[in-house]
Amino acid sequence: MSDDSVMNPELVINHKFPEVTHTYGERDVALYALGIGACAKDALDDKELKYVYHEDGQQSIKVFPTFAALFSIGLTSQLSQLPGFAFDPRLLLHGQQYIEIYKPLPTNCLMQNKSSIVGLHDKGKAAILEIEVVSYEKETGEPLCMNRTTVYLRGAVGFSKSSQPYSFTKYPRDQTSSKTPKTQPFVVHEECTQPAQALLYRLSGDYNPLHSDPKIAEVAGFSRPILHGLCTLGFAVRAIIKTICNGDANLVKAISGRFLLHVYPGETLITEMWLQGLRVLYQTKVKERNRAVLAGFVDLNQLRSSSL
Ligand SMILES: CCC/C=C/C(=O)SCCNC(=O)CCNC(=O)[C@H](O)C(C)(C)COP(=O)([O-])OP(=O)([O-])OC[C@H]1O[C@@H](n2cnc3c(N)ncnc32)[C@H](O)[C@@H]1OP(=O)([O-])[O-]
Repeated sequence: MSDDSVMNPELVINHKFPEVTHTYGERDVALYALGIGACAKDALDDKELKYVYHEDGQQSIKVFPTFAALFSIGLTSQLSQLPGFAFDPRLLLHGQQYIEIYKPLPTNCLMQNKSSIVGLHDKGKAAILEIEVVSYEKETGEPLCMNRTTVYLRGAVGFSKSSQPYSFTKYPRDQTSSKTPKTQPFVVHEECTQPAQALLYRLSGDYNPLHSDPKIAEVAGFSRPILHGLCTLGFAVRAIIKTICNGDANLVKAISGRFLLHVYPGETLITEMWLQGLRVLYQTKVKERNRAVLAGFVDLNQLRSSSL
């Protein structure tokens, strides 16, 4: 008999998720783009209007690459049903996100998602769980993108059976790591989030009350609801596409981000960027608190000479 209040790592890492189908359309795509601040400062912005409106009609609205991260959200909200996995969902934080884009995402799609556990680590004061979701176009079977989501579970502790902390990984560790340079950034982009940013962003599918309910936010240790990590990531990648990619989102091949600190909706985000070959290293800071909140990289297929 299993005890639901105790973590059973072997049960967790051997769990097989059923394949699920997921569908989205142009309304989801446009709502998401507004949620990550597209056109918030300028409704005529020619580098961003294409993500919310297109003169050729709804079917031609372009999909922002970080929209891909939404395909992993449904799974994280079901973690409380994962066998052998004991944690307090109110203390869950998004730790990292890694996304690979295999082809530009279509405006409408019926897709098949295959998910698996690719990491579980005992960090003493927290557990870290990593889930990979590969998304395929259902009709053609072609792969569209891959998401690897790292969740940081405060208080889920003590499941190592030996003196070595439990650590299971199924992918190359150096794939997502990056170091923020100490040199002057190549470009800096500043943008305000709106006080209602999380209330708008949640409509894209992450309804965790941590982002909307003051009482739940307090239980989780915050003075008020915090912004979704993926919303902050969307702001950072938008800054990179706008400045370094000259608005061309199709240049983006892979995205990696580690959430270092929470963001309160309404705070100002400053994204610093460094170019290393085809890799853009970036760090996002909250201006009001002068603290780094997100760091990572974006890999590009090529560089546009007009943006350099
Ligand atoms: C998912 C869907 C739900 C969405 C929810 C949200 O959006 S929530 C809103 C968005 N999310 C947020 O707002 C979260 C913002 N981030 C935070 O508040 C903090 O970074 C923290 C509480 C996650 C960890 O802080 P801390 O002081 O407790 O940590 P520490 O420095 O003492 O390191 C302990 C160990 O953990 C490792 N490790 C550390 N950080 C990360 C990470 N991010 N990622 C992965 N791993 C991480 C670190 O390497 C170390 O291991 P090592 O090296 O010893 O083997």
